[in-house]
Amino acid sequence: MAVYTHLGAEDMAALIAAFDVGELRSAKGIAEGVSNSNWLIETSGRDGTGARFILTMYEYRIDTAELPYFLGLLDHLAARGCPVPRTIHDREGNLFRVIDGKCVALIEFLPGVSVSQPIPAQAYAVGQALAQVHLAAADFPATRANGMDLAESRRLLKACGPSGLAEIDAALPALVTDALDTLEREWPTGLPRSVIHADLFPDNVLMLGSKVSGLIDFYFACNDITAYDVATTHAAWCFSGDGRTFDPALSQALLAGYAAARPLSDPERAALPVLARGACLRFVASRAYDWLNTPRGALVMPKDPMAFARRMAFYADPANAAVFAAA
Ligand SMILES: Nc1ncnc2c1ncn2[C@@H]1O[C@H](COP(=O)(O)OP(=O)(O)OP(=O)(O)O)[C@@H](O)[C@H]1O
Ligand SMILES: N[C@@H](CCO)C(=O)O
Repeated sequence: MAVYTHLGAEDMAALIAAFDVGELRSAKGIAEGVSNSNWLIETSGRDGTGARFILTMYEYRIDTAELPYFLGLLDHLAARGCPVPRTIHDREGNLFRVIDGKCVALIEFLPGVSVSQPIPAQAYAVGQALAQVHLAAADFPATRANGMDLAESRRLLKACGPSGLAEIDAALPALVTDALDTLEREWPTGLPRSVIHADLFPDNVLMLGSKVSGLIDFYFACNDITAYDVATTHAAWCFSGDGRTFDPALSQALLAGYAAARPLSDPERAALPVLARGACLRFVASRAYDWLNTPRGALVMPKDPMAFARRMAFYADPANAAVFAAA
């Protein structure tokens, strides 16, 4: 359940009145998501025929100094035809407002549902949409460093401590030590860089059938190796949830969809196994940290770090490098 802050009806109506979107008709808290408070807002619309929006209140996890990057990126991509929600600017032209010391933004509502068991046609469409974002962001003027890079994975895993990691799974301490050492040694340099989404899991993609209707949750977006985003998306889409089963049909479709819009170069393709291992380690690290630091009985269930430790082992196995050969 992710509505951390109560906003009374009068406060909500006053807030919505700061935007030129008609009068507030309803505001319903959205249960999905863990980082921010989100509401589905219905208004009369500017012409009285009704309109829907997502209102997001940024809670503890987001540095609000970075909001212009995240929200400006949505506007930039939407203007170039990417399926991302536009930010609704307030009557004074601001991208976000501050209420009770917290930043809030009103964002276009996009139709669609997040799939839990993707089919190849959907993976193909997601690959294509990801490439479209990489290309469309080429002239986005702002930059942001990746706050979840290898150094941050090392820091988070160190904070877990060997005993904390062993509490999750006896094999985990050795697995992450080996992965960190190898990845720091072998991390590629000189590959093309761009804006990347960095968290394009199925729950961050809205779909209508096999069409992508929305890419959402750009709050990890940053400038980094472009193929790293392909690797992250591959890890997020091509396995069963527990990471035990790899689906070659989803993999082929995702990579083919991506290549249809932005063909990978030979060096990018060759780097995918190590990039994918790095992507998995990033989610092992954040999940392990949350696993050990989420209070018992909290509203949000921590996600299983081992689901990504298994994927990491898959990518580390040279026998599986062929998965990317035809990318
Ligand atoms: N533009 C949009 N159009 C339609 N629905 C949206 C939109 N943005 C968000 N949602 C809905 O709100 C839910 C929560 O959004 P989101 O995933 O951005 O929340 P969050 O708390 O920031 O996420 P997370 O915890 O995954 O980082 C989504 O699962 C989706 O159902
Ligand atoms: N998508 C991430 C959460 C954001 O870091 C995960 O599934 O672990």
